[in-house]
Amino acid sequence: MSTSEPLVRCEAVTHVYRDDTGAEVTALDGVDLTVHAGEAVALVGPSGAGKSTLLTLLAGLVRPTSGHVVVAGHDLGTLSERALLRVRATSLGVVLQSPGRNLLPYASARRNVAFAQRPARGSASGGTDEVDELLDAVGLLPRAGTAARHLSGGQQQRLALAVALAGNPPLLLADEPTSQLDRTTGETVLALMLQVRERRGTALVVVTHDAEVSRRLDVEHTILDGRLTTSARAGSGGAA
Ligand SMILES: Nc1ncnc2c1ncn2[C@@H]1O[C@H](COP(=O)(O)OP(=O)(O)OP(=O)(O)O)[C@@H](O)[C@H]1O
Repeated sequence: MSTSEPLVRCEAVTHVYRDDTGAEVTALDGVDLTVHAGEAVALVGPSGAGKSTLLTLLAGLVRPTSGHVVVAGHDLGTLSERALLRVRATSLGVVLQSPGRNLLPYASARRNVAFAQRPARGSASGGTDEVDELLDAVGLLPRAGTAARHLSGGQQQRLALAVALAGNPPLLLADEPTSQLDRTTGETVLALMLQVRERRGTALVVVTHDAEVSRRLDVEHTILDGRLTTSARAGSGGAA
């Protein structure tokens, strides 16, 4: 990837779901999106507009019906499953709406984070200090020894964020990362994401209904009926 190449480039991305009856739902319709390294982007819009679909496409969990989703120089729609897994392990941290999907339910919080360090580093184990730093940053150090399945929904959401950041990915994708949290804990999570962006240059793409979360990011993209419109934020350093 050249230095001028954006981290994320979506070109004319369309995604059509087909339900059990064969009926088609166009969730995304000709979406163009660019995210540069270190940029913090909010995706907002009404329920059912297509935000989560766009995030799952960026995460390589679903392939677009047509168009291109290019992340870190890889056109995700054309990669083999194996190559896709490699891109996901090295370039992406993902926090889904159901955080339990990203966690090992029987492993402790600490093991979940330690395990997530491995693929990106290519080594047997990452630093224990860094694991505990991440757990501390999301307020879970006192629960480090607790199995993920015994954590509350909000605690699992925070653990999923620590897991997503453990591999030091250049891009963090988060779907409603503060939705299950009270205002104070939500602020902790937002502060961690912004700190990681500041310190490591991690780009953020955050689906949110929370106006405060969106306000703190560089740029807000609104999705309506599967189409994306951009509102540049006055006074921010982010690109539109
Ligand atoms: N697996 C699926 N099969 C069929 N249709 C789907 C599927 N997932 C989503 N859809 C449809 O695609 C459209 C976009 O859904 P999506 O979940 O992306 O919206 P959203 O903006 O994230 O909504 P919310 O804010 O409620 O999470 C909706 O009409 C939804 O019903």
